[in-house]
Amino acid sequence: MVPPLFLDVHPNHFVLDMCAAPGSKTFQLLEIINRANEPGSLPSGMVVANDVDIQRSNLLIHQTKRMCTANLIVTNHEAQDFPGCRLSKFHQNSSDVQSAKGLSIDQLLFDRVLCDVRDKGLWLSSYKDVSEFRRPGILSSYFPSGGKDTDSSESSGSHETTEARVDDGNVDAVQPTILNDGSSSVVNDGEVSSLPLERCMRIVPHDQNCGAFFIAVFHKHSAIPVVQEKNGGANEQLLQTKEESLEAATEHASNLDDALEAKLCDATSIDSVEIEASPLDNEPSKNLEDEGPENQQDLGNKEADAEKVGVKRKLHVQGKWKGIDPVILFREEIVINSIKGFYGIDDSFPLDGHLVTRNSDTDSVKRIYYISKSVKDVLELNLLAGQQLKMASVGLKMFERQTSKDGSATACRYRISSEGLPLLLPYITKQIIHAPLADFKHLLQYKSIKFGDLVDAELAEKATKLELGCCVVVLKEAQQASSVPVQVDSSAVAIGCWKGRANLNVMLTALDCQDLLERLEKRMATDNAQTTEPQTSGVNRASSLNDTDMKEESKSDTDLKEESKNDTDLKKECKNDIEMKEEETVNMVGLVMKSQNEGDER
Ligand SMILES: C[S@@+](CC[C@H](N)C(=O)[O-])C[C@H]1O[C@@H](n2cnc3c(N)ncnc32)[C@H](O)[C@@H]1O
Repeated sequence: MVPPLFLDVHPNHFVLDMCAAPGSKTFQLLEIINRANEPGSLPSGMVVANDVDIQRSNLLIHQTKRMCTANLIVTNHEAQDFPGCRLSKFHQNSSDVQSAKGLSIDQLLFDRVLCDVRDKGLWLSSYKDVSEFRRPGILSSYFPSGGKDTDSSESSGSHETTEARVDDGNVDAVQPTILNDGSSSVVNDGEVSSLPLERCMRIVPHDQNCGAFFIAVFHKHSAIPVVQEKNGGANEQLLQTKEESLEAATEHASNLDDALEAKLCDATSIDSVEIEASPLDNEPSKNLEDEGPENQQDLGNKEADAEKVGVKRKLHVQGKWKGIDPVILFREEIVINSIKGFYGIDDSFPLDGHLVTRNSDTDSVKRIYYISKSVKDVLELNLLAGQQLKMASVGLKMFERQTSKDGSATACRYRISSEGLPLLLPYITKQIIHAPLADFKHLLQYKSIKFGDLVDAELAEKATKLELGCCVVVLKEAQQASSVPVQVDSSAVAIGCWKGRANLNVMLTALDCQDLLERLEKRMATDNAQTTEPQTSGVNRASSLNDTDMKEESKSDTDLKEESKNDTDLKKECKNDIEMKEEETVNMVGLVMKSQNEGDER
């Protein structure tokens, strides 16, 4: 958890977490970019969390769900091959394309990059360990320079340490040496570094009872020269050849701009975008490596290269990465309007252009995701650059299609997902009710309550008047008036419910209900402790109301428990409503608690 703290991430930054799974550092990065945010608003920055391992990425996706963020893209690339999405590779003049499409970026650049590598078994102590085959990609300047052995024995006040390597999680001693605190010399298999390695931070197991790692912060001062050192000539030639081949290939797609224009407007046809990621977007040296030594001898063979690009293009005509659904802009006006109307979503919350799905058949879209402006910019760029990014997950799941029989009876087929609720809550003006603590807790305890059993008469009346379907129940603080739209602060708590014919049903697992109940109790205990501090010389209104609520509640708790035990009707209705719990609806809870309130659990 230490490295992200050194990155100096700001909420407006585009951050790439290159080796991100299972996502603990991604979570930290997201917290940082969301930190200064008002409830209901989004930061202008974003995080791309990348990992080559798809299964580990799934863990990451699961972990980061709790963050309820619309500012995240999860990708599956080899980090050393991460696509640059450079429009200039496809178009003569990228700025023309950019302005024509209203894009704000013409390549994917990041303000911060976190790189938490562990290379499986490969250890290169010095440049001489680098095979001929790898040399175009690994430059001598990557290694400590010099040739003399260490001068560390001269230093006074030095302490002994061990140069360590980390091999797939195992730490092996490589070469003991003496480090002077102020020294810049580090022995590395016979080479001496003139780099200020003492500025790296080493975390060693015997100090911290943890794995071994070190942290180095690199500040990029200028563009990295594409062609370097003695391999430059070959690389340059390759680069030029590739550029020419690509241009030729791009010419074949003569109607590309029109096609792309159409794709941006017509989400359903994205699949047929016809340009493949250019290997040139990455280091040219990597291209050499990718294509094997035999191809390196064919540098002048434009036809072969053009053919290669052609093959890749053909793959992309299919419009998606193998096993990964395409990301489709969702612009079905009828559906969007029905959602807006049903929940009374305020116009100040931008939906248009911010909704995506992973299903090109708009008639059977199950989930609709919300993306921030920053993610939207990246998606549009990616689309124009030929879908170079292999995206496992994008944005925040906001709406889910209700497929139960009750679902077809509602005016809106889409319910608000638990992850989406925190963001949407301040903008919802319909299908929303405020429950005092007693009723809120009963909902969590019994999962389903008849309108007549609600303690608060005003709530019961309002619940009855709701439209059949998804609704939101907000915990009303003791002093709080029921206002719509909800005035959300960092302590607001809301859950997604289903308004049935006679009941209110919580769409939440038993475990989640229990968890939320415990949190509420903890919070109340803290609130009460604070409000009974000596300086208030008496019980203030909030705590006294809380106390009253609690007393009333424990009284009615007993009644309700009795009732609920014997109430077969209730059970029946519960059963009906449980049908709504298809595969992915189990977590239908909107839990609006800002990250600081969740700090404890984490
Ligand atoms: C040390 S773990 C990352 C831990 C993560 N940063 C966190 O804080 O939860 C290293 C990760 O790098 C990934 N990885 C290994 N080689 C990679 C490569 N070439 N490109 C991208 N990811 C890679 C592994 O799949 C693994 O998930």
